[in-house]
Amino acid sequence: MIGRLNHVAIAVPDLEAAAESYRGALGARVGPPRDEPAHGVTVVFVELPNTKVELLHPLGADSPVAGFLERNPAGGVHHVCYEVPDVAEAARKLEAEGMRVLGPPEVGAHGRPVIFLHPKDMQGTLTELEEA
Ligand SMILES: CC[C@@H](C(=O)O)C(=O)SCCNC(=O)CCNC(=O)[C@H](O)C(C)(C)COP(=O)(O)OP(=O)(O)OC[C@H]1O[C@@H](n2cnc3c(N)ncnc32)[C@H](O)[C@@H]1OP(=O)(O)O
Ligand SMILES: [Co+2]
Repeated sequence: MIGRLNHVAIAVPDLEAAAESYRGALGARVGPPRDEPAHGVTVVFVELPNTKVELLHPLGADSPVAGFLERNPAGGVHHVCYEVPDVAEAARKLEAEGMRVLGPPEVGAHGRPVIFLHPKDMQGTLTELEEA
């Protein structure tokens, strides 16, 4: 069912400093910061030849990233995102297999539907599925 690795997301305490590490030290192509209020995050995408890195910083009072950064103040890998052909179909199949799908599909940072699978059902890794 899963296809390409769409992105690896890293929660960071300082978005501009993190963007500069990728832009300056690593020489990567780094996009501008973008607020995603529906998801409670500000994101910066780092474009790599074979995938992307999504730098995440909490936005607003109820950000799903805030607790993670409290536990990991220096930042860390927050989730991985794989592409699937049909997110709704994937959610049905995975729920039938007993996995916790964290809410209904929502439009993600690339304008396509996404869902999240609970990290405790995915070897301790929060997993996002994005419709290809
Ligand atoms: C920009 C849009 C979009 C895109 O298109 O790319 C995005 O990526 S949005 C990214 C942000 N959105 C989300 O993360 C949505 C889904 N996340 C959630 O619903 C919550 O973050 C969560 C996964 C349910 C965790 O909630 P939280 O309140 O932070 O923690 P809990 O206390 O409930 O944690 C329970 C348990 O799970 C461990 N945990 C929490 N987060 C992670 C994580 N990112 N990776 C691995 N493990 C995680 C946490 O440590 C707890 O473990 P125990 O202490 O052992 O119980
Ligand atoms: Co993501």
